[in-house]
Amino acid sequence: DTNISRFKREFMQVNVIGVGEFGVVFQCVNRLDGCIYAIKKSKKPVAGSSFEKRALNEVWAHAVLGKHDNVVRYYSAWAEDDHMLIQNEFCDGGSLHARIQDHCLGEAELKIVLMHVIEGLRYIHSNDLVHMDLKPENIFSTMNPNAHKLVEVQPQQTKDDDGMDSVYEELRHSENLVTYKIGDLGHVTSVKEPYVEEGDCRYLPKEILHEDYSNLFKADIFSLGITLFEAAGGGPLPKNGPEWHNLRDGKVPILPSLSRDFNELIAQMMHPYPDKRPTSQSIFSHPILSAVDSK
Ligand SMILES: Cn1cc(CCO)c2c3c(c(-c4ccccc4Cl)cc21)C(=O)NC3=O
Repeated sequence: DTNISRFKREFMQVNVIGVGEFGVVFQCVNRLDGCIYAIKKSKKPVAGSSFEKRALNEVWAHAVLGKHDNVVRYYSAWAEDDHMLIQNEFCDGGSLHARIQDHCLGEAELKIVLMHVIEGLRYIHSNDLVHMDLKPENIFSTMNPNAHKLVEVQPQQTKDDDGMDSVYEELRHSENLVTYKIGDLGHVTSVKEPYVEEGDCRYLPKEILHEDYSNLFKADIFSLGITLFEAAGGGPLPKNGPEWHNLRDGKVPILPSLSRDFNELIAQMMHPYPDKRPTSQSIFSHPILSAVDSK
């Protein structure tokens, strides 16, 4: 009986995990495969409106961005009784926003956030797409079930050319306790023909507010930088006014809880000039991440 909604037919609602002007997000169990999913149900956008474009953008982005460990996975989307629904991977660890509510993150945890999110961002950027709404609410976490397993390959003793013993890096395949994933692709757009629907002004660089879309990759880098700044205790972030401008004119307060190197990296990511900000690739190979302990 196709009159019964597909949502009710195929899923059992377990929980409401989010409510906003965008709609409602449910934690659901699929009756057929028994797996848990996050399903966002929102009012069907008016045909031809910017909301429809944004809703389609989200689904197109997910379709292009397939499967990546650090991007929330998409399964299906459909329309029914004047609503549209999108079925995504359920991340059971909550959002980064929820995680930093009662305490800010230490350097070790921030390095894992940076390592995972920059890996997901590198993947999005490698498809000539930009996220355009990176912020703690849109970074989700998943607790890994077999986090305790640690496969350790004994360091190889080898003689390199000057005869000195050199020990290869220990190849540790330890599972991280938590995996961070980029979610909410509602603002994703192509760098080729950008259609920028502005995200949250607390996380946007100045050039985007001035509608300068000449370097959108670097706008994502700014948003990630100010997200780390907030997660490390630099918040709450201003929405406007002198404080908003100071953070975008290079006046970024030092975060006492972080090393000098990490403070410098965040300041670089938040640099007033987009070209001075590092690329997702250069951050990925930044020394600060090479020493990160993956346990
Ligand atoms: C508010 N909220 C809370 C959660 C659980 C976090 O542990 C959540 C999720 C998603 C989304 C979501 C965001 C944007 C579009 C579609 C969805 Cl399902 C929203 C979520 C999503 O795609 N996957 C989620 O786990």
